[in-house]
Amino acid sequence: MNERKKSAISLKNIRVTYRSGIPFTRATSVYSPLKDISFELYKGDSLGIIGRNGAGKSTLLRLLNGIIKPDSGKVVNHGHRTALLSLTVGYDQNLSGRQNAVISGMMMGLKKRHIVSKLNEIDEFSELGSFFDQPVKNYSTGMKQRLGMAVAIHLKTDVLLIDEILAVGDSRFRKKSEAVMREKITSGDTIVLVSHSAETVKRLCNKALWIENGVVARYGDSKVVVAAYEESQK
Ligand SMILES: Nc1ncnc2c1ncn2[C@@H]1O[C@H](COP(=O)(O)OP(=O)(O)OP(=O)(O)O)[C@@H](O)[C@H]1O
Repeated sequence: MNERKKSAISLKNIRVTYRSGIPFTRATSVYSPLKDISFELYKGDSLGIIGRNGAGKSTLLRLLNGIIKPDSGKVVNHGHRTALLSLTVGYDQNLSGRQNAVISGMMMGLKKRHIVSKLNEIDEFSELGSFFDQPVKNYSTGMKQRLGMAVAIHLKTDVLLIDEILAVGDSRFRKKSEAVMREKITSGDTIVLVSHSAETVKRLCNKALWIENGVVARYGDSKVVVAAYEESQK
C-alpha cells in the first residue's frame, strides 16, 4: 500500500544528542537517545510511537515538528504543516484558554480570522465553561488536555503530533476525544501518536514504530509491532 501513499516526512539516519551541565561541577553530560533512526511517515497514516521510558519518543515528535534539529542525518518535510499537542509545551500561562487557542492556531500558520471563527466550537468541545476565559495557570492537567484537544481537533493541520495527551483526563472526555480522532483518521488525516498504552495504539493507529536503544527496533503494521514489543517486555 505504501508504494501508492505519498511521503509526508522522511527521516534518514537521525542522531540527536543532548548536552547539559552537571550541577556544581564543570562537567557536561552527553546523551544520544536517538542514534540512527530512519523511516518514512506517509500521508494518511496514523502512526503510534512506542518504546520504554526515555527511549526518545517525545524527542522524535519534537524532530518531526521542527522544534529541534538533528546532530546528524536529515529530516525532509515535504511541505506539511505540523502541530505538536503536548502537555509540557505551548501555553502562555498568563493568557486565557481563548487567547492561547488563537496563538496556537497562529503558530500552526493559520489565519487569525479562521481561528476566531472556530472559537465557539473550541469553547464548546473543551467543556471548560467560564475557565475558557481564565488564565491557563489556573487550569488542572485535565483542563489543559481539554484545551489542547479542542484546539487540535478544530484547527486543520497537515500532520498532527500527539504526545501522550490521550492518556490523561477523565474517561468520558477521553472517549469523546478518541472518537473525534478516529473520524480524523478515517477522513485521511496524518497523525503521529506517542503512547504507553498498547491498546490506544492498536485502536487508533494503522502503523507503529518501536524505538529501542536509539534505533528502530520494528516498524510496520501496528498490531504486529505492538505484539512484538509486548512480547519483549515479558
Ligand atoms: N532537553 C534535554 N536535555 C537533556 N536530556 C534530555 C532532554 N530532553 C530529553 N532528554 C533525555 O533524553 C532521553 C529521551 O527523552 P524523551 O523524553 O524523548 O523520551 P520518551 O521516550 O518520550 O520518554 P517517556 O516515555 O519517559 O516520556 C531521556 O533520557 C531524557 O532524560
